[in-house]
Amino acid sequence: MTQTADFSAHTPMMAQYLGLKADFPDTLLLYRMGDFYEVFYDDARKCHALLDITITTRGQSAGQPVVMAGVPVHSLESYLAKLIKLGEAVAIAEQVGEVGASKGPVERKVVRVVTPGTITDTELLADKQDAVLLSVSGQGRRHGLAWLSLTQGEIGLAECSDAELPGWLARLMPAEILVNREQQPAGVMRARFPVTNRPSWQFDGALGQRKLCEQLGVANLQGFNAHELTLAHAAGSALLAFAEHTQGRALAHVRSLRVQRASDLMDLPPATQRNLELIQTLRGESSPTLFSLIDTCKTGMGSRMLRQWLLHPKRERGEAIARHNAIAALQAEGFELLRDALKSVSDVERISARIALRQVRPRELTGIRATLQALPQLRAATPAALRDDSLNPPGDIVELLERAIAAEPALLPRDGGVIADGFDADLDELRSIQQNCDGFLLDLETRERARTGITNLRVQFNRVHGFYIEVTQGQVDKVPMDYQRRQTLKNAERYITPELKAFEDKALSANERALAREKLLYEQVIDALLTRLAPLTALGRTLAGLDALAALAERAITLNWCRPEFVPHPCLEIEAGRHPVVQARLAETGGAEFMPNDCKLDARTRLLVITGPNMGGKSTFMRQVALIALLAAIGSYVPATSARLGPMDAIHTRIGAADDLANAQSTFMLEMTEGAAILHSATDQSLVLMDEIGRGTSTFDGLALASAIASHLHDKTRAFTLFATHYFELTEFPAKHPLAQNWHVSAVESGEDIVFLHELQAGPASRSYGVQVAKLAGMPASLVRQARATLEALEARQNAEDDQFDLFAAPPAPPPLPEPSGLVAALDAIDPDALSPREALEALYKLKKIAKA
Ligand SMILES: Nc1ncnc2c1ncn2[C@@H]1O[C@H](COP(=O)(O)OP(=O)(O)OP(=O)(O)O)[C@@H](O)[C@H]1O
Repeated sequence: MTQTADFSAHTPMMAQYLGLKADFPDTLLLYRMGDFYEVFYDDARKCHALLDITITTRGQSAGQPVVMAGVPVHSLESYLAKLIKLGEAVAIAEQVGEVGASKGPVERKVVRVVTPGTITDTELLADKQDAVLLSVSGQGRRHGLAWLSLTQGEIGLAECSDAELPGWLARLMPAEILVNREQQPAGVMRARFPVTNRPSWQFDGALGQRKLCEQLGVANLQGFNAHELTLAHAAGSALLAFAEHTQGRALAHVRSLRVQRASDLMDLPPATQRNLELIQTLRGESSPTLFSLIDTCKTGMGSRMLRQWLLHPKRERGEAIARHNAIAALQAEGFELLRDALKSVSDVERISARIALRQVRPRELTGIRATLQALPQLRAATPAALRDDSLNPPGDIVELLERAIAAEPALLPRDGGVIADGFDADLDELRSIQQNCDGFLLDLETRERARTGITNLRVQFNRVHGFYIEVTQGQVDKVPMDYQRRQTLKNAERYITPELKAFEDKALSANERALAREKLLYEQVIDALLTRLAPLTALGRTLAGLDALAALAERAITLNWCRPEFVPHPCLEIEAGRHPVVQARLAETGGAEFMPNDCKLDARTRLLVITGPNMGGKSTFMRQVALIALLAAIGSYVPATSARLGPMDAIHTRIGAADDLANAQSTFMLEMTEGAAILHSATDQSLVLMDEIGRGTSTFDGLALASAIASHLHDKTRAFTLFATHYFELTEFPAKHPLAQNWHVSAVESGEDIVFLHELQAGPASRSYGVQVAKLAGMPASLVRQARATLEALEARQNAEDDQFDLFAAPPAPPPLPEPSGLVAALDAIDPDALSPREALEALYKLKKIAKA
């Protein structure tokens, strides 16, 4: 809340600045002064450090030098981009009053606040990624989530437990998270996302419900199945308040709501997203990843939608099947023409949002216009099954844009030249005054020469003196009565006439009035477009969906993928599956061919123990199974010759061992924490990848833990499990566990070297070839020789000992309970409610006696 502070000791300008700044204590405030945005005091020091801009002092205010720095208006966007990237929030105060309209500084107002989660400027946004603003409310161990991408216009709501929170954060990848200043949820604070504190009162369930209803224009939230999510309403309250606060207006385009329940989605915990390299490689790069491979979309909208699909796979298969059908239709009818048409489509989704926020630029409108004009071709290129009404938006939108907006408008409405000629009679007249200026002056000159007989009379203009008629000194006696002297020069006199004065007034103000008129008309065009927001938003979504589907159709053909089949029983059967990213990389580098492999899991085979040499392809195989399951679930075709999949609720992975130093977790601790999380949450419908679990500790500890984990997954969880290990002892596992099988990746020895075949074969591996791989990696020859000798000695000792103990024996039974003592037996025999006081006393004596015995 604003506190009224006393700035009277300051200069009027600084008092105004400090008054504005008081409302934005944690935000950099850019204060418009003519052609610059200035920052003062601490903000100036901060900008100096962050942006490397010059810092100066200008005069004094309240007895102190005014420290300031500034950026030119025309380069605002690039500075904003830098600040937002650095996680700063920026408030922009514009001059809103008339210059000279009142005493003191021109009135200024904060018109916009830009934060990482609320940016809407196309220049500041990543093309292929939405900036998601997430609000988290918390009560104990449960959290309410509400999120929104301002350029997309749909609110998401969910509720989750503490344990589920990291999964949601990984799925949503918010650009900014709003939390209650007084109740910061630890799970959010641990994650590495920019956090903005908001006052506690804004996280109010009842207020949130009201605000959501108002926003969506509904009486209650029942229609969205969202009426009982009180915690999410509280998050929604803060979300909407913040979004409106930053935009300085209501969000006209936010008209839909989606409740997401973790139980509707296939669970992809953060470790899975990371290990499968869905969006980012393990090194944090954006390529090569599964997303970079499948995203051949022609528009940013399409890429954003595909990314959304990838991170939000549904358990229910209906949507995926519809997408498979769409891909089949696109392949049957051809998608090249459609993709060609999509190439020139502008970002209708973002532009619609910017219309709603009244931030839309003229060239964005021409972009939409061109898209609408090209829609008939695009529609014709779309398979009939995928055409819907949204591809037929009301014709008056394009008609208005054609009439109102110039063919090639200026960048900003304030530059003029945005509204088309012929759209508005007043504007046309103002423009014709400017354009006819030259003609009028020539005409006047001819007339005045004829009237005065002064043949060298000239009508001219300069910036300082305006319009004038110039007569040389020798001719001044011919000047008529109505000429008024304006200026005397050495050789000439300059005059003005009533007619020229009238023209001057008109011409000079025409420019200003034309600009004002254009601004007004532009606002009116936006008003008119606002009434057509729904069809524009729907068009954006349809185009994005078509683009994403066409990309999947193209990938399926180019990469030779097949349509997966869903079945209702437990099943994960893949024939000739490939790891799409590894395969693509091998193809790019001209390396060896990728070796396809099958995978067969069903109700009777739930766990595969996978052994084989390092570099043999175990991790690749496990990951490819998971990627195929995921691709099928998002509605894509898959890299295999056939794939049959039963229900699947999650993909869990425990792969690799990247130390999480930032969170002070050792390799082994991280391994166990992730392992424990999997054992707690996996079900018999989950896919679990366990890669070399237990290797982070001593051999015996590791082996003991690995075998216990495998037993748990096999006996209790019954998840489909791929269990890669270097512990040979674990190849005994299937002998005692009916749902498990041994498989290995093959390799052959050639002399002292090894050749990887990457082929998955039934049965356990015969050995691990670690020493050969070390040799391949370039270890010194003497070292390899020594290692080989040590290995032989160790193997000999192991064989000699040969005391096979049973790794998988059931854990020892807990010791039997001791026989109850006489005292306990006697106590047991007493029923206090059935005793008279006398009997009770007797019983007590008896007990004392037993105790003494
Ligand atoms: N099916 C395959 N066809 C062709 N090349 C493959 C195949 N699988 C794996 N490779 C190649 O082998 C390399 C090593 O594979 P991967 O990392 O899966 O081995 P690994 O058995 O898990 O090794 P480690 O036990 O050391 O983790 C891959 O980077 C890839 O280049």
